[in-house]
Amino acid sequence: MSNDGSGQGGGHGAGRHENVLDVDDLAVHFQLQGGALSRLLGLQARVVKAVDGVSVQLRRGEVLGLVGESGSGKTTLGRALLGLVPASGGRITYHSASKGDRRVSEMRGAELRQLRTDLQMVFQDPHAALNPSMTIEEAVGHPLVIHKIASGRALRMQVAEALERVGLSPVERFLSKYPSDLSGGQKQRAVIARAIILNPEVLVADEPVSMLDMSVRAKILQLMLDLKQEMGLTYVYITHDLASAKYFCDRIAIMYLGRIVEIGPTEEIFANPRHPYTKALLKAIPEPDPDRMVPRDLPRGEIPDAAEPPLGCSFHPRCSEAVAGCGWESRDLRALLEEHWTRKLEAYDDEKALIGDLDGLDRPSTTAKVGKGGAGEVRALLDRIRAENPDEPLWSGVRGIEPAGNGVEVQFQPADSPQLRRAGSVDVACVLYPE
Ligand SMILES: Nc1ncnc2c1ncn2[C@@H]1O[C@H](COP(=O)(O)OP(=O)(O)OP(=O)(O)O)[C@@H](O)[C@H]1O
Repeated sequence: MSNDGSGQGGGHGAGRHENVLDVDDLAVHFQLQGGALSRLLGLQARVVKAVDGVSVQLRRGEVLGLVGESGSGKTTLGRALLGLVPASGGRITYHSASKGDRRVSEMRGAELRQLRTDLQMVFQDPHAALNPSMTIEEAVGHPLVIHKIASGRALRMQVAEALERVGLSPVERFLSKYPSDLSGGQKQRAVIARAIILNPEVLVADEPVSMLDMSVRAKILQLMLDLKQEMGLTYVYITHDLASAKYFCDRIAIMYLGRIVEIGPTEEIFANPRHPYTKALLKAIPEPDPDRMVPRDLPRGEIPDAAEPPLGCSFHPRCSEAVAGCGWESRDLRALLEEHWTRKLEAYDDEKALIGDLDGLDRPSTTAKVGKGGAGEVRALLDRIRAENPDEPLWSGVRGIEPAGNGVEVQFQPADSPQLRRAGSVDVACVLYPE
């Protein structure tokens, strides 16, 4: 398979800006509508930071993978690149091969519709992407009709050419078919034909094979690579599946809770992952040979709430390599106490009476007040819990424990969210890789 990222080929000549898209400090935040009751109670509306402070370049001719667990912001970033969701902050610049530089993040209305001729998206579910009452000829030709680019004989010729390119041939057999007459793989080929018919520069493919049978997945990915070569396309490939990204991508950006935590050449990400999250994702790839199946080693805990991500590095509560400066905070102390009581159920009643209510720890803060049974006793209990597991990294992030009222105030070392920094041939956002 040729996947050198050179982007040589038909559609778009050489000699332009080396990047097709430049993303600079992009934020996409969604305001969650609280119900009438929350408004009545004056509760603050919650904001999900689906994409937060992302800077990335899409190089002409490459396949860039966006990889991460569900909720990491891959789809939102992909949609923002095409102007399908508005940016809350930052900039997206499209260096068009023929029309100069354009600011996607500031486009509205007709300008955005026009952008569709150059930047296209292929969605996960080909069944949902095709209108069941349109023939394949109508569906694939639709972009040419709505942009008033072709009609009549010219339209039919271009549809036939696109179907031919995606391997739906002999074309006459498919023109008058409806989506329900086609297999999943054929439907996704038709969706791809519709996406390339306007001769775009960029395709953003959001899990394009994850709903297809195993047997056709590699064929569709190979088709996309062939089209990229023939038409000089550039791809963004969104997936939670690192194994397919290894096969398909030139570079991979690993996303976690709205941020890129590591980005670099595919071989380097696989051969020498730096970020503990990347390492955990790689370990979680199922081994194709069942005899060599390795145990799944997903990071501890759940993915946190994107409306209130952990302080410091968002990954620190799940990280197996966490250290003092990762951003320990009140909610981590709550999790630690609860974990301690699940192991020491017999101590729960007495200790809980000493510690008191934990709800005050739910507001993210670098100070945490606990205890109602006297400062000395509470401090001694925390010391005992610490002694049970002295290597627990949370303790290394504690700057001090001071008496406060009938309990203590635990003070954590404050930390900023780590920025992407160069480490060898990749960029990684982790305190273990300082400048
Ligand atoms: N329209 C929206 N309104 C509110 N929240 C949203 C909206 N779209 C996405 N989100 C939230 O933004 C975060 C990122 O979602 P996104 O779909 O981009 O992630 P993803 O990595 O693509 O996940 P998946 O693989 O499940 O699609 C999630 O917490 C999600 O719930």
